[in-house]
Amino acid sequence: MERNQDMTLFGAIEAGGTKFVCAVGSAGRGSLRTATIPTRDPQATFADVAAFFAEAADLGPLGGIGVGSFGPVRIDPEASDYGRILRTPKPGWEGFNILEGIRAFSGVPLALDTDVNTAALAELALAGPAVRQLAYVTVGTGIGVGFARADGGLTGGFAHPEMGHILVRRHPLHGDFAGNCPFHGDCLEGLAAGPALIRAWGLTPSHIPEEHPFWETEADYLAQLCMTLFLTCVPDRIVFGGGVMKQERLFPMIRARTLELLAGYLQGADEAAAMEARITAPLSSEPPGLIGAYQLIERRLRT
Ligand SMILES: Nc1ncnc2c1ncn2[C@@H]1O[C@H](COP(=O)(O)OP(=O)(O)OP(=O)(O)O)[C@@H](O)[C@H]1O
Ligand SMILES: [Zn+2]
Repeated sequence: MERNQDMTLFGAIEAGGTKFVCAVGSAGRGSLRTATIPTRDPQATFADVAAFFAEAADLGPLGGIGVGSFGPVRIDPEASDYGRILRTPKPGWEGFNILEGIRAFSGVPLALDTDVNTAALAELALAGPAVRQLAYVTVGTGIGVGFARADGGLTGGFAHPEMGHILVRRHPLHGDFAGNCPFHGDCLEGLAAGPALIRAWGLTPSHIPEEHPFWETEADYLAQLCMTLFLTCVPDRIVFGGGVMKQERLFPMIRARTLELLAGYLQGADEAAAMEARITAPLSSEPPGLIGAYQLIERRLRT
């Protein structure tokens, strides 16, 4: 008997540098069971991932597993090393193939993209028909930007975009802070990701005083990213997530600074009211990267 497609269960993994979130469910139903696994070396981490899916077998068989992974990672399904982690300072992970890690314990179909691309997929599905292209930005331990298009098209060629590492104009209040990126020093990630704010200011990220130069510098750097995004890819919406964006006060500041930087040049992104819908927090009630991982595998199996 054929299983009703709507009832099929899938696995989803949001593979992050700090934690792996594993889940069983579907894009439509959400997650029936989830587990958060601290990221250690690949062997220890995947032992726990395998144990989660073994225990979750009581929920029923899986139609496939979708993965939203930290990057840089090979996301081209045609590449011989699809799923391989590329240049990374994360100990033990460079060269490790995430999909092979899953194949070691499961024979179901797999699909993988970056965590920010799967997050963008999930947010696009919630955004409504006016949003044809969406960019998802995470500001956490690093900064990553993913894209999703309503026509299913992809952004990228030989690799996926790495916009977290763009060069930005330094804010004068940042003084001579050298930046934190192991590759580029004061690229955007080196100046504006979570570890940079700890290093530059000695702040506890969850307790930032109201009067502190962090707010102005952070909003400025993230607005520079928004300006570059609007001028290059023209996303209808930019969604910001990640640990640092728990500081909701940043949202109006980023919108206002983006308007200032664009200086009325780009029609459609030249009014405060329009900016409210163009730069937003995630709509998804589960981590968007996880919901997008279900969507990714479900979509791959349909085509
Ligand atoms: N409430 C907060 N306000 C500001 N910054 C925060 C807050 N909570 C966490 N952070 C910062 O966010 C960063 C962690 O981000 P996040 O939780 O998105 O994890 P991540 O490392 O991006 O996730 P992953 O597990 O996918 O690697 C840390 O640098 C932390 O200092
Ligand atoms: Zn960098």
